[in-house]
This record gives sequence, structure tokens and C-alpha cells, in this order.
Amino acid sequence: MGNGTSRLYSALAKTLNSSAASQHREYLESPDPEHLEPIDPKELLEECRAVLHSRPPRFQRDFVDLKTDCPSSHPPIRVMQWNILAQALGEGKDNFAQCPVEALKWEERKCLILEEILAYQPDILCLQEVDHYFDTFQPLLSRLGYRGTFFPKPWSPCLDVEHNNGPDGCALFFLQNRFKLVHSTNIRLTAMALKTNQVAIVQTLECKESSQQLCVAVTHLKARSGWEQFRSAQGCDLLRNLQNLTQGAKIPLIVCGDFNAEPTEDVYKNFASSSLNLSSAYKLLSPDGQSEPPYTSWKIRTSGEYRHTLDYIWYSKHSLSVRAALDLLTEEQIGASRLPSFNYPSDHLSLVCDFSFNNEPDGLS
Ligand SMILES: NC(=O)C1=CN([C@@H]2O[C@H](COP(=O)(O)OP(=O)(O)OC[C@H]3O[C@@H](n4cnc5c(N)ncnc54)[C@H](OP(=O)(O)O)[C@@H]3O)[C@@H](O)[C@H]2O)C=CC1
Ligand SMILES: [Mg+2]
Repeated sequence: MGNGTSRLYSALAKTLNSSAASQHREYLESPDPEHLEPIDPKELLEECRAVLHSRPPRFQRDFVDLKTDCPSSHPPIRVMQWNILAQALGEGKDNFAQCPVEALKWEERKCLILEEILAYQPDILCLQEVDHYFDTFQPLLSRLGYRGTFFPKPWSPCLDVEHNNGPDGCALFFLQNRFKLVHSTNIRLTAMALKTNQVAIVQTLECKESSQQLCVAVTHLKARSGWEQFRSAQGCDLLRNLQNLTQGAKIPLIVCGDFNAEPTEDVYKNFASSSLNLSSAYKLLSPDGQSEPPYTSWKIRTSGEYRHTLDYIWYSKHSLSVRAALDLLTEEQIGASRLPSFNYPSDHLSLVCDFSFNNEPDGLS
């Protein structure tokens, strides 16, 4: 990628002010893409913690075991879904009313995001609102063993913000020691036959342990109220594409996204009733297994307080099982100023699930 890439990487070379961080900043500052030595996740985590030494500690979240009856012979596949909040939107467009500007400083906020990823070490990582792919996530995550793909929004609202870092978009990462890439597609979603500003990435992966194929999609649908039918049309377009890419639901599927839609919306209902036989993983955390969590995003804008369930991990319910899911933050943990905050870097919570295949060729199930 030549000089353009070097320019993008140079953002990583910024000196961190924290004196405690100075002994630990080797990885966060490594600017040379030609010498991408592997990073030990523990050391990067230590480096992030040193940068964050003056902030309150990370929130404790526990995994809830959901399927302990039948053991699996292969390690589970951990999937993380997260709208990480684009830096340009957080500082320039979202109008957060209670979040101090210092909590949004990129040099520290990026460490909170990395800390969250490193704490759970997903095998597959699906992100939205990524506007620091080339200078932060791609170089660091590739050194942790991930292969990444980024697909920016064609008219990202980040570009309207002064001193932006480029467009935001979706990113999909997978651990190369667990998967081989079989097929990758970037989709610009349509609504009523027109191209829209929303995108998806869909990849077919082959599991190295079991040779089973898995199709993974990441998307971020149109935001705001008044756009419900538009989101529904975008969802229909994504479902149509997924029908083809899974060869008519033959390949097990996981769809991660910020759907910007409550479960009452048509787009949710269309996903829940599609012939792809999808179920939403986080419903399993509810007592009856039928209800979505009360919120996945909680923020106070100058226009008011917004508490919504918008983010989902859909999975093929006949071919995959959810073995565990990371519990959400409580209202008390989130605090009165809501999100983002000094403790949590985004207005959306991360969702993390452990999956296993129901029919493992050599399995015990
Ligand atoms: N330069 C140009 O010619 C063009 C520019 N644009 C820009 O793109 C924007 C529209 O793009 P589009 O992708 O459809 O945007 P969306 O309506 O999907 O929203 C974009 C982002 O804004 C966030 N958002 C949601 N609600 C609010 C709110 N009430 N206040 C502030 N931010 C909010 C969303 O975050 P979340 O998902 O977390 O809720 C989302 O990431 C326009 O406003 C314009 O800035 C668009 C077309 C052409
Ligand atoms: Mg947002």
C-alpha cells in the first residue's frame, strides 16, 4: 500500500503523555507495517492499562453458561459484536450531553476499546463505526493474529466533521489460527432498489479444527426514527444476499449488527421469521429465553435520553448452539451519566457469545 499506508500508520507514533505509560508504549507506537512482529495480548493489555492508569477500572462482566448438557469436542467459537462509536461522530456529531470531552480523547479511548477486545479475545470480531481501521485496528489486530476487512460507508457522516480520520464503516476480523477465508463479499445495501449509505461484509470461513464452514456477516443499518421502512428494506436486501451466500441456508450463519431497530420493528421481525432459520443469541439471557435485553445502547444527548435495544447476534438455530453469553452492564454500572464514559468507550455495549456446531463430525454431541 506504499506511502499512503505509511501516512496512515504515522498516527500511531503519537507520543503518549502519560508518564506511567512511557515504559509500556512499545506496541501502541509501532509505526512500521513492514515489520509486524506478533504481539503478546497480555503485553498489549498491560500497555493499555498503563495508559488508562488514571481512569476508573473496567466494569466486571461475567459469562452466563447456557448449554452445559452436551459437551463439544472442539473449542467454542467466540464472537464479539460491537459498535465502537466512531471518533469523529463521538466528538463532532453525537451531541452527548453528560460525557466529558476528556473521556472521548482518542489516545485513551482507543486503549479502552482494545482492553475490551483483549479481555474477551474473540475468535471473530464484528465492529461498526470504525474510523481508525488503518492506523489502529488493522495494524494492532493483525499482530495479534487476526485477518481484518474494512468496508467504509460511501458517504460517511464522519467526513463532515473537522479533523476527521476518514470515513467510518464496518470491520470484520477473524483469528487466522482458527479459520481460513473461503469467500468475502462487501455489500452496499439497497432499499427500494436504490443504493444506500449502509454496508455489510459477509465472509465464509472454514474452521481449521473441524473443517466446517461458517458464514459471518457484519452490518450497521440506517439510524434514527422515521426510517423504519428504510431499515426494513435494507434488512430484506441483506437477507436476500445471505440466502445466496449461504447456498440457501446450507452454510451455518452468524449475523452481527447494529440494526438501529428495536425488536418491535419490521426488520427484526423479518430476521426472526426468515427462511434462514435465525434466532437472536441474547434472548437466551432472559428468564424465558424469548425476550431481548432491555438495552444494548444507553446515552444522553442534548435532545434527551435514549435507552434502546439495537444490537444483535443472529445465528442459525438448527446448526449452531450458544454455549455462553457475556452479561450486559447493569444500570448501576452504567451510572447516571450513561454512555460513553471514563469507564466505557462507546454508547453501545459489546455483545459476546460462545458458539459450537450442533453436528460436529468428530464431536460428542
Ligand atoms: N457529503 C455528502 O454529500 C453526504 C453526506 N452525508 C452525511 O451522512 C449523514 C447521513 O448518513 P447516514 O449513514 O444515513 O446516517 P445515519 O442516520 O445512519 O446516522 C449516522 C450516524 O449517526 C449516529 N446517530 C444516530 N442518531 C443520531 C442523533 N440523533 N444525533 C447524532 N448522531 C446520531 C448513528 O449512530 P448509531 O448507529 O450508534 O445510532 C450513526 O452512526 C448525513 O447527516 C450527512 O452528514 C450523507 C449523504 C451525502
Ligand atoms: Mg453511533
